[in-house]
Amino acid sequence: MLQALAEFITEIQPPDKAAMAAARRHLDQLTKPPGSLGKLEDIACQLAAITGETMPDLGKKAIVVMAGDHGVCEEGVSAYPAEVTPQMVLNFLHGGAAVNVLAGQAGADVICVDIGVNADLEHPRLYARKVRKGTRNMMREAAMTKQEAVDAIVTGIQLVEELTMQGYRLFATGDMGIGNTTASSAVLAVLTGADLAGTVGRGTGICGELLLHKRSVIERAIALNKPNANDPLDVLAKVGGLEIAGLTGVILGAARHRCPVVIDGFISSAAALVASRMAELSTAYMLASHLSQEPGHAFILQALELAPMLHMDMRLGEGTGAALALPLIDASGRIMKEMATFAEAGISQSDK
Ligand SMILES: Cc1cc2ncn([C@H]3O[C@H](COP(=O)(O)O)[C@@H](O)[C@H]3O)c2cc1C
Ligand SMILES: O=C(O)c1cccnc1
Repeated sequence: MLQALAEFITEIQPPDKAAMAAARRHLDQLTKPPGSLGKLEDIACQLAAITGETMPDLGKKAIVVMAGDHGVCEEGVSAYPAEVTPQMVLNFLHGGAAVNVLAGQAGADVICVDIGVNADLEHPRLYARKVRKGTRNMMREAAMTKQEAVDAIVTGIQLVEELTMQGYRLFATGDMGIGNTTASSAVLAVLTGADLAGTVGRGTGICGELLLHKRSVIERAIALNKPNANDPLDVLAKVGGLEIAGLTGVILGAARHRCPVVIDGFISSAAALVASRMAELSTAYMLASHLSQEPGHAFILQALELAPMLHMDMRLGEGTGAALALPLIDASGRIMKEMATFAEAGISQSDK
């Protein structure tokens, strides 16, 4: 499996600079001063670089929500009990969660994946891809073996492959896993060297003493497991999570298929950071949807050199921020395809 992962990674191509330049030339012929549509223009150029086409048809949109449980919940690091993870999975499948509503508005499908939920779940629309029932408690031992982490990553890569065969060409990430802000903070701290005092946040809403306790659990988990900061797989396995690993796979898989991948909030960005450390080229395929209120999120986006499209004071995950950004991506595509050029509209160009 490790060999298979290494091979998938070598298949990721650099972005297409010629297609990007062609998109910029086209934008500069449209009836507006050059650059006046700001980030909408940058998105159009990035989509061209990603797909290799000036005006790509992005096909169907998938918000892949990876769900997994966390052994570290035993330490009391979340405001909610672990059983909320399977309960929310059923909510996704019944269409009642925030991401279902926002995906519906954006014309995207929610692909709900059980990659590591600590319960037996069955539903006709569930993608049942369980690697194991939750991670181990990282404060006592490594959360996963390297093999389990690789299996979860490869599951994400293979799911993207399957979805591209069904016509999906635009991917967005989402997560569900009580305790996963603890794992994401640990991954962030090890990979960037950032100080936990500024990067551990309230997650579902803990505060005061409990927040200090959460920070100390992460500190102790890192001290015990000693993840190697230069080995992203080691970090993911020891202090990460199954859904984080699955999302790393979704991101690498999207890059491998030259598809854009819209990154949601803190947890998805931790997965993106791991993906970028495994395959630097994958960063070119990422679009950061929003800035989460979880304080560590800004650190990750800075490390990835990604600018978030939206500032909505959200801190939910599930893919909600990514879903909100999808209409902006559609808008940039429509600008490319539907606006008139100066020549077509008979409008005079700048004489300066
Ligand atoms: C009802 C509910 C729905 C959610 N949807 C996403 N999360 C988010 O909160 C969890 C992370 O926060 P922590 O690390 O503090 O547990 C994740 O499941 C994340 O997806 C939810 C949390 C709850 C309670
Ligand atoms: O930004 C996120 O992804 C997030 C933040 C807090 C809790 N759950 C998810």
